[in-house]
Amino acid sequence: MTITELVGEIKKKKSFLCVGLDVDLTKTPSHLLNTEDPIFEFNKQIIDATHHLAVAYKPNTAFYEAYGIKGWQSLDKTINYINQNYPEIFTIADAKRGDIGNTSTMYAKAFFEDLNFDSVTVAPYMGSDSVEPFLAFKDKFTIMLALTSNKGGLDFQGKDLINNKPLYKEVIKTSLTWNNSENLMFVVGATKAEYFKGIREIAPNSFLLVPGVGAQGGSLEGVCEFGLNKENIGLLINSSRGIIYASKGEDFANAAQIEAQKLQAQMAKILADNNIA
Ligand SMILES: O=C(O)c1cc(=O)[nH]c(=O)n1[C@@H]1O[C@H](COP(=O)(O)O)[C@@H](O)[C@H]1O
Repeated sequence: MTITELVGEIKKKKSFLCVGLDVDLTKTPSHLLNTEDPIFEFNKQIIDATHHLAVAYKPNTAFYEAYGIKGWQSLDKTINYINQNYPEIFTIADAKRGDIGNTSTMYAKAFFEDLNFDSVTVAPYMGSDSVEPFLAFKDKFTIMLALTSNKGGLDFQGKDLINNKPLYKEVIKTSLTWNNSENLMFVVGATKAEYFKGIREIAPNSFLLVPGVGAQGGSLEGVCEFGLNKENIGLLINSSRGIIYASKGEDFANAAQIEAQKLQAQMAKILADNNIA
């Protein structure tokens, strides 16, 4: 997928919502547990109920890896289901990878070629040659952790280490000089809304994946105040538990749709208020 296609989809749906597919079998409705593949069955129903309200899906691979080979098969079936039925949707493998160059290339092949995701999350800690192998893939995106939503996100990322600037700013600024940096996006937590102004000063046009609304308490309006880019929107706002576990009963997919609809309606208003869509 290209950025132009992603922006077109956002404007068409008046939504920059990403639904996080973080399936936990201990929270899955009991009537699904007897099906052949409860994780896939759960995802399929969530996707069918929300695809018109969301522009992206983000399975976090931890929730699949935890179930071994069966979990990986559920992930494979989920991405294939999205790609076959809703190819207009942007897909994110939330795997937070990154290693020495030849290893990163194999990670990139796993997520971009074998599974055919549009993007993957990576950690910047090992530097340019650990991220550039991901960036080399055309029309695929590498979403690098910048300022994360968790409390400990400031332990290192917020420290003034280089030129009296916090580490996360240096990470963003430097990475934008790397080869194929047009394929970079950044993760910035919704719980850190007050930081978006400074981030937009150094990355005005980059897409930001913003997890942390819903269960972690981040504010959509707070993020959009400075995070929204008037030309390309530049935001994908993720909610996982707040949508997929809105109900743990047989009505789970309908309840997820209602929660997704609430966020989409807020997004449509924000876009209209900014004369964007
Ligand atoms: O990379 C991520 O997606 C991520 C980065 C971050 O800073 N904070 C964060 O919560 N996430 C992920 O976003 C999702 C948030 O889930 P909920 O809190 O249930 O909406 C989880 O899959 C997290 O692993």
